[in-house]
Formats: sequence, C-alpha cells, structure tokens
Amino acid sequence: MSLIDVENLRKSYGETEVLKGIDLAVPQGEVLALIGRSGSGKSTFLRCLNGLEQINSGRVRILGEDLHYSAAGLRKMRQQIGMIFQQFELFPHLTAGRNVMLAQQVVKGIPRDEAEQVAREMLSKVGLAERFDAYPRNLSGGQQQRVAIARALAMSPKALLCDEITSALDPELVQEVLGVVRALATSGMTLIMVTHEMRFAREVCERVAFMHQGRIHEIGAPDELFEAPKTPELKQLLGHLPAAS
Ligand SMILES: Nc1ncnc2c1ncn2[C@@H]1O[C@H](COP(=O)(O)OP(=O)(O)OP(=O)(O)O)[C@@H](O)[C@H]1O
Repeated sequence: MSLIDVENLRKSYGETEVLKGIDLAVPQGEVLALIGRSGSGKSTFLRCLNGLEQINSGRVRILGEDLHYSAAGLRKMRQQIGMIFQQFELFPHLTAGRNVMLAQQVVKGIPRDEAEQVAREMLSKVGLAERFDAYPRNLSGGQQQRVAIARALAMSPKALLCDEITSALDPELVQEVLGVVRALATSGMTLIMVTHEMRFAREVCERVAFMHQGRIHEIGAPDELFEAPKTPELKQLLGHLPAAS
C-alpha cells in the first residue's frame, strides 16, 4: 500500500481549475521532487495533501484512509503528514524550543516535560541543540528553517511536505537546510518537495514530477527527466529549449 495515494484530484478557486486531475502514488520512504513553473499548481497540490485546501473531486488517501476534513480527521492526518513552508512560520514570541514543543502539546496532548525532551532531541537532530532558548529574531534564516523542520519532526510524521523551503534563504544558508533534508532522506523519511534546486532534486530524489498547468506532465527518475525530457515544456524549463516567444 502506498503511503499517499492521489486519484484524479481536482481543485478550483472559483471558476479557475488549478489542479486538473492528478494521479500519484507515493510509497513509504520515497523522496519525490515536484518541479514546474510558477503557477503550475505545485503549492496547491501540497496543500491539498495535508488538508490545508479542500479538494473539489477525486481522492486523497493516507495509508489507505480517505482524508477527512473534520477537525478530528485533520488532526489525525497532521500527525502523519508534516509540512514545512518557505517562510518558516515560527511563532516570533516563542523560543525555538517552545516552538517545537507547542504542536506536540496542543495537537497530541503530550505533557510538557515529554514535549521538552522531544524538542531537545529534534533540535539536536537539526544541529541546534544549543539554541533551545533562542528567539526566532536571533536566529539566521537557515536556523529558523531548521527549527521549523525540528517542529515538524517532533510530531513523528510518516511524511514531510516541503514547499520551497530554501527559497527565502540567502544563498549561503541554503546548503545547511538541504543538508538536514538530505540526512532525513537517507534515514528513510518520505519526502515530497517542491523545489527549484534542480541539482539537489537530481542527487537526492528518487523521482521527479514535472507539473505543468495543473497536471503532472512528466514523472520519472531524475536522470530520465533531466537528461532526456520528453515534452517541450520540460525541455524549456530545464533550458534545453529557448522560451517560446
Ligand atoms: N487561495 C487562492 N485563491 C485563488 N487562486 C489561487 C489561490 N492559491 C493559488 N491560486 C492560483 O492557483 C494557481 C497555482 O498556484 P500555486 O501557488 O499552486 O502554483 P505554484 O506552482 O506553487 O507556483 P509558485 O512556484 O509561484 O508558488 C495560480 O494561478 C494561483 O494564482
């Protein structure tokens, strides 16, 4: 059974259909990159996978169970599927440690002591053991993003969805975050990553899906897609073809 199973997913905003029938099965442990031009629907797709957006038709199943949009359904799903965003989304008035503790306490009802222990463990995993008491404003962007990763990991998710998690970072900070993601990939975490880091996608991901106009236009092993793109749209994105005028 796949960890995440998507069948004919459609999503519209008003009259505009943004996702036009997506099928995708992600087995446990897979590292999948989603690439595509701005506006092709990558973020919307990720948001549909963890219930931040409600789909119009089709199915999203997590470990064989349909995603339910009730409060209880969403709570259950969020313990299985974590998400990390471009803008970190940390609470500025809470320390790194408290940021990592909070969701465990609120969503999982874990007692404070235990949540703190997990938070320390997870911060240490992302190389920030010493920054438990630091506030986000005193951390670099790369450190803040690593806190966000620790916060997601503290929920013991079965998969992590990463939405352009290095796009807001200064170039010199990108690698420290990608290094953490690489270690997670090696440890067997299921990852779906929207990314513009083509080199990283190529080195770390097992499959790459190219989204174009709300559909998965091509999908396959990175070598296949990057070396021998089949469609003109992907060739263009990869710079194999000049942009159409
Ligand atoms: N909440 C919303 N309401 C209306 N339209 C939306 C909403 N969110 C996204 N869209 C539209 O849906 C389309 C797909 O957007 P989406 O953000 O999923 O694309 P993307 O491939 O992730 O692009 P980017 O790389 O720029 O984030 C765009 O045309 C966008 O304007």
